[in-house]
Amino acid sequence: MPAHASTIEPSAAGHAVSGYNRGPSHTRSDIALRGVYEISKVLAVPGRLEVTLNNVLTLLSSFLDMRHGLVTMLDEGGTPMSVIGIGWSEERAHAWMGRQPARAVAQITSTGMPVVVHNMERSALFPDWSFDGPLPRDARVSFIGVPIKDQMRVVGTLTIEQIWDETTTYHAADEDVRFLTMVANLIGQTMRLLTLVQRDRERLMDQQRLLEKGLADGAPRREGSAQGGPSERKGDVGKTGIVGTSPALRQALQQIQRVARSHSAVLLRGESGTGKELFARATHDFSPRAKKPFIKLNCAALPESVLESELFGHEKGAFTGAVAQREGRFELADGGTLFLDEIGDTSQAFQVKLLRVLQEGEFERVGGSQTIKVDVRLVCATNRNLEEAVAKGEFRADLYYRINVVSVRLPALRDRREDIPQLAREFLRRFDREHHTEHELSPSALGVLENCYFPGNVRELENCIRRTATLSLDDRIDAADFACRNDECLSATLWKTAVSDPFPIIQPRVRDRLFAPPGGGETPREAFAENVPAVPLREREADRDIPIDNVKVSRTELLDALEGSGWVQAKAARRLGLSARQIGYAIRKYDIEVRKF
Ligand SMILES: Nc1ncnc2c1ncn2[C@@H]1O[C@H](COP(=O)(O)OP(=O)(O)OP(=O)(O)O)[C@@H](O)[C@H]1O
Repeated sequence: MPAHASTIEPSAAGHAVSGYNRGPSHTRSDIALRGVYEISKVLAVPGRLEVTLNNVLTLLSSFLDMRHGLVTMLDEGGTPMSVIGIGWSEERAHAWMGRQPARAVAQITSTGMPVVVHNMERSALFPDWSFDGPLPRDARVSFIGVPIKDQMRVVGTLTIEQIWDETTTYHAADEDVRFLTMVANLIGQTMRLLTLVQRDRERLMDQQRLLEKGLADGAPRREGSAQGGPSERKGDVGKTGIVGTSPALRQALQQIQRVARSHSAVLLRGESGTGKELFARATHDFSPRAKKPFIKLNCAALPESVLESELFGHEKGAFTGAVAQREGRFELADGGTLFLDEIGDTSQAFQVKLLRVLQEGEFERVGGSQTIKVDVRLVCATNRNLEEAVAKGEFRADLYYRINVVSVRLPALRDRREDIPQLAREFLRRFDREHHTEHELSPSALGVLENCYFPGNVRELENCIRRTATLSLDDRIDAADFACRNDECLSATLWKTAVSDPFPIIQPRVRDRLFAPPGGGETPREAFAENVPAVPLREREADRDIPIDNVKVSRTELLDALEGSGWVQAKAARRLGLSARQIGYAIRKYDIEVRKF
């Protein structure tokens, strides 16, 4: 028996698509497309999961001819822990609770595949099933169930019952399976997002409690920052966690130490993986606010509505599912520093709201009327060309000036190659500490690293060291152990190419961004081209446009956006004007191996 169950009549949820025409002019695919669109909007509204799922089921019933609909959520062991259903009245809910499609749910969970039963009455999957109302002549009740997945793991099921009469075809049932699968995928993504936001918030709250406790005990300052790291003694660069002694890195660090003393907003700029978050923490730790909270929010990772309530908080009842009042990150950061990562990827509407807080130092929670004042030092980061975004009208000029009082540019790893051995040893040391191993890098291994281009910067170097250490058979890592030596390095495939035609798959603007030296002048193409194997022909041929809901995206554009977004799919999708579903579809179609860091 599930730990929690609720039912709701379709008409009671109030989310039905009014006036939607299911007449002959609409094909099933039209209906499914519209359904996915409407349901994705409901899922984007922040709220309690059960309420959101109720609304999704209700909407689903506007698009599908279904009698009942159920979402069954599973616990870690695959046992149903909560059920949300529609199509039953409250009075019948009790009887219905004992009639869960338990076998069908178990089959979907164990196989990860949809289940379609054309006549429930005759199926062994529903041994105790019987129809509970007047059934039209020659009609029977069919069942469709699809898995809800979080990546590969089945975390729930979405199941419906339909009347199957003489007008129903097997083809129509197949289309319904596809439609339900799309909806289940959206639900899975939303659950994952909600879990991540919740964990992130709990982590922040824990850290804040620790910080407050530390202050109350008079203990030396430690976890002001969100994830360990920086200094105990103010100004001690060695404890920032920032590794490297190159002039370019030292210059950036000195800038940070200088600006940290002021209250001015800081804009950290640099390619993905250059350490913007580390520098943001260092700015906080070097500042007089070091004993107050350091709160972080990645603006690109969240849908706009969630972003707003995460930043400003919300009042109880502000939207469906806002069951309690909640402080936003501006409030949590009061007296300290708020780090807004990927600020260049926010919408115009959001920029207006942010601007108001920065200008007036006050705001209201979502759904609230009380004005809240906070004292927060803002550090923002972006890897976008904000000037270009302002010129194009994508980023507000007034906000640009507000967040860009002091701008610190973080050097790409290729501009400070002398830091590579030190960084590599540090990442190897961290790996060994975690795994109780002892590795060393041979001179030939260091040679490979020093000659790599590292388009993904320090993050890619870290990833390369971890992967190589994980796979190495010996304690000593040699040149031959690296994936690039076995033609398995994704970066090599993406960025390196033949000497004769150095950049056939890289778009001009990507090339310019990657290869332009900081001060302008000639790009170091020749030096780069020496190391590089040819891009497989298959990939070049695959660079044709794939139409996705009237938007055409080429493989190169997709790779460009993914790489430029540090492989954060939500962010890349925004850049390309695609939805999360569309980018997922394009990635699968182009058979792109998604990089994880
Ligand atoms: N100088 C450095 N010393 C040690 N570790 C570093 C350094 N720079 C970056 N890193 C590590 O590289 C990884 C990526 O850094 P970080 O997340 O700060 O990059 P970022 O510039 O914020 O990337 P993005 O723009 O994609 O968010 C992290 O694991 C970070 O600890």
